[in-house]
Amino acid sequence: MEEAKGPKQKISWSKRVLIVLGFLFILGIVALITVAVVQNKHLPENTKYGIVLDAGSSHTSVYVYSWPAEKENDTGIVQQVEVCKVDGPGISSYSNDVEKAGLSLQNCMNTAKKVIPKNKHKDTPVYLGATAGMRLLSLNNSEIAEKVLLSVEKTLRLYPFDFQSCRIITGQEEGAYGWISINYMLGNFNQRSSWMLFEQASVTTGALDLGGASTQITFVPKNNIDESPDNFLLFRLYGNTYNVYTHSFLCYGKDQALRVRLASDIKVARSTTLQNPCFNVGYVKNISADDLYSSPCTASYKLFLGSSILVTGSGDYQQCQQNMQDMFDKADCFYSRCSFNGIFQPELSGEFGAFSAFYFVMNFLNLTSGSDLSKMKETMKEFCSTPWETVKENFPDIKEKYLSEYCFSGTYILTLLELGYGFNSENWGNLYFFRKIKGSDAVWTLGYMLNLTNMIPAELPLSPPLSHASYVGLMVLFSFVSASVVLIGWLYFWKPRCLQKGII
Ligand SMILES: Nc1ccn([C@@H]2O[C@H](COP(=O)(O)OP(=O)(O)OP(=O)(O)O)[C@@H](O)[C@H]2O)c(=O)n1
Ligand SMILES: [Ca+2]
Repeated sequence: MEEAKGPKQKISWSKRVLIVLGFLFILGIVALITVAVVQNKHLPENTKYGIVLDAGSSHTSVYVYSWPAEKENDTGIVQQVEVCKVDGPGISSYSNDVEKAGLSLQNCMNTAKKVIPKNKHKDTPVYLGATAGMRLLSLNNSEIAEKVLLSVEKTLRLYPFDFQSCRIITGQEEGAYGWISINYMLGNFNQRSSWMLFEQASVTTGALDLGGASTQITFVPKNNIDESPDNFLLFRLYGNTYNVYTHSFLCYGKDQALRVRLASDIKVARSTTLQNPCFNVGYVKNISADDLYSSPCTASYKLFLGSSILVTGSGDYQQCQQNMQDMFDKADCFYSRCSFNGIFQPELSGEFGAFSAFYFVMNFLNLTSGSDLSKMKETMKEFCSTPWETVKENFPDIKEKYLSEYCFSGTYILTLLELGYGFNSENWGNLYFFRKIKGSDAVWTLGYMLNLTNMIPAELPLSPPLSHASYVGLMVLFSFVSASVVLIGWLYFWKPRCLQKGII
C-alpha cells in the first residue's frame, strides 16, 4: 500500500540564504580559531650576547651577558650567562712583563667562545674596563699602563667577537655603572614616574663598591643639591631623571688601605719590626719594603728600601680601629657636609646595596643579614682576638691570604662605613650586603654594557607590544564574543521578527 503523501513543504529563498550565511559564519569562526591555535608557535628567540671584562686591581673577571633582541629596551632582561675568573693577578700586576697581561685572558676568552653560539660570535661586542689598579699604574708610569692595555687589546682582537674598546674607566664611571647595574637588576627602573601632574623619580638603591684599590659610594640624595657639581651625574632613564651623587676614593680599596696602614705605622715606629693590632695574635708576616712602597698610595711614606719588614699580629680590634682613624680626615670640609678628606657628601638617603669586597668580608663574618652595628663591633672584637692558630683550624678551607686579613678588613669596612660615610646604629638597617641579584653578579660591568650598547632608553616606550601568546588569546576571545553576540542577536531579535513576518 502506498503511503499518502502530504503537500511538499517549500523552503523559502530567504531561509536558504540565512542557512548558508549561518553555515559560512560558523565555518569562518572555526577557521579563525584553528588558524589562531595552529599558528600559536613561539618564534625562535633571537638572543644577543655581550662580553665585558672587569680588569680589577686584584683580578680580572670575564662576564658574558645575553638578552632577547626583541626586548632590548625593556628593563631587567639582560642576564649574566657566564662569569670566568682569570687565573693570576690583575692586569696592572704585569707591568714587568706586559705580554703576559694579554695571555692571562686566554682561558676565560676561550670559555666565552664556548658559551656563545658560533653564529653569534661576530655580532658579540667585547669591552674591557680597567679600574683602580690600572689607574694607579697609570699614575706611576703611563707608558707602561698603555703597553698593558695594548697587550690585552691584542689578545682580545684574536677572538672572533666584535672588539669594541679597552680602556681605564674613571672612578665616577665605576660608581655610576655599579649603581645602574644594581638598580637595573633590582627592577627599580620599572616604576612609572609620573603620578597625575607631579613627576617623581622612582626609588633607587644606593651602591657601595669596595675593591682592592678603590671604593665607590653612589646614591640619589633626598634633596636637589647645588654643591660640588663634580660629584653629580644626571641620568635620564626610562622616563625618569636621576641626579646621582657619586665619589670614588682611590687608595681606599681594602688592599691599598692595608698598605697605607702598614706604611704609616712603620713611619711612626721607625723600625723594620712592627706589631700590628689588625692581625690575629700569633700571625707573622714578612713584607718587602720595596713592594710596600711601589704604589702611589704609599710612595710618600718610603722608608727602609731594600729591606724586609716583619709584621706580627696583636689582635686588638679597638686598637686597630683607633689606628685607622687618621686615614679619614674629618677636620677640613669646605662644604655644608663631607664624608672625609674634604669630599662633599650629601646626607645618606634610602637603602644601600654593598657588594664586592664589602660582601666577601661581611659574608665571612656572618654579618650579611639581620645584623646591627653593635653586633658587627662584637663580632670584630671576638674575631680579632682569636689566636691565628685557632682561626686557621676553624677555617681550613679559606685561603690564608684572605683569612689573615679579615680582622683588618672587617675593621676597615666598619670604620669606612661609620666614620667615613656616616652610617650609624639608626640607618645600619638600610644596608644590604649581597654578591648577586637574580643570578647576576653585582658589578659595574652590566651598567657599562647597557650604556655602551644604548640599551637603556631615555624615555619609556609608549606602549609595550603584545606578546605572541596574548595576541592569539585575544583573537580567540574576540571571535567567541563576536559569535555569541551574533547568535544572541539572531535568537532574540531577528528570529522572532522573521517568524512574525513569515520570512521563515
Ligand atoms: N673571597 C674573596 C675574594 C676576594 N677578596 C678580597 O676582595 C678584594 C678584591 O675585591 P674586588 O672587588 O675583586 O677588587 P678589584 O675589582 O680587583 O679591585 P678594584 O675594583 O679596586 O680595581 C681583595 O682585597 C681580595 O683579597 C676576599 O676578601 N675574599
Ligand atoms: Ca672592582
